[in-house]
Amino acid sequence: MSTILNQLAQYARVRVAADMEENSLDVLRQLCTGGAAPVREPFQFEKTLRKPGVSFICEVKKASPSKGVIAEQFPYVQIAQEYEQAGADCISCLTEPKWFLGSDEIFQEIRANVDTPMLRKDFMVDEYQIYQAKLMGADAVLLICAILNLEQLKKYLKLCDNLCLSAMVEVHNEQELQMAAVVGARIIGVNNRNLRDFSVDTGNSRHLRALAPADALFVAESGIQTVQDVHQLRQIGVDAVLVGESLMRAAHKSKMLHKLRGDR
Ligand SMILES: O=C(O)c1ccccc1NCC(=O)[C@H](O)[C@H](O)COP(=O)(O)O
Repeated sequence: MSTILNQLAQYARVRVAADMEENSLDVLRQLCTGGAAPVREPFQFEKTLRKPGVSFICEVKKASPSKGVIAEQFPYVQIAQEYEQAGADCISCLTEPKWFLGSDEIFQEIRANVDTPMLRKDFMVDEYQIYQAKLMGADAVLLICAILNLEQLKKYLKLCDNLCLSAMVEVHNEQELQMAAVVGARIIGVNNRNLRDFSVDTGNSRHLRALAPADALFVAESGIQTVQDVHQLRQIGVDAVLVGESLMRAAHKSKMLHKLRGDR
């Protein structure tokens, strides 16, 4: 596992421990079963990605480990609303606070202002975070193979199913793709970013597309900057692309989204 993922996972454990001091896992479970979570259509994220054509998951993020601060100005609700109005299929929102400068509050404020299916993008290392995501009104969570073992991955996928949350299982290489296939992941995200040196290569999606289970949804993540990138990914049959930086840096996000989609 890369050093940065180690650090992100380690800090996520610290965050979970601190959050547990306020609310135990049992409390969160009870809140979920007691109907405290915002009402959302079950598995809406997955259903949305199943529609024909390439879907766009548009990301709201202020910063990242590889790029530092990406958006000095960060009117996150306005950004999410602009994505929604421009026809984003889903929204990804970082909640990791230290490197991405995200937060649960940012996620919840956005949730209260858009209806588009939302992915809680964080470094999930404990089931506690999945209950948190449900209570925040998430439609989906990210499960990163590189920071989970097979038993955890299976357990978290089952929990997501019980909570009617979609799970996007992120892989970087053939070995992790195999892990995702073994657990029967219904959404597989291939990250094009090499987390050792932060280089991005959409060739990683192209390579792994052919090896992925045909019935799983296939999402290409990271480094998507041009309509040509999207076109190439469309040609190899990806179901969705997850786009962060190129939208976050665009002054006119709706124009950029239309451009990436190749709209006239
Ligand atoms: O982006 C990073 O620097 C990074 C480092 C370590 C773990 C994850 C990281 N990024 C998370 C993502 O997966 C991206 O935010 C997402 O795929 C969008 O990528 P991009 O369009 O290149 O901003």
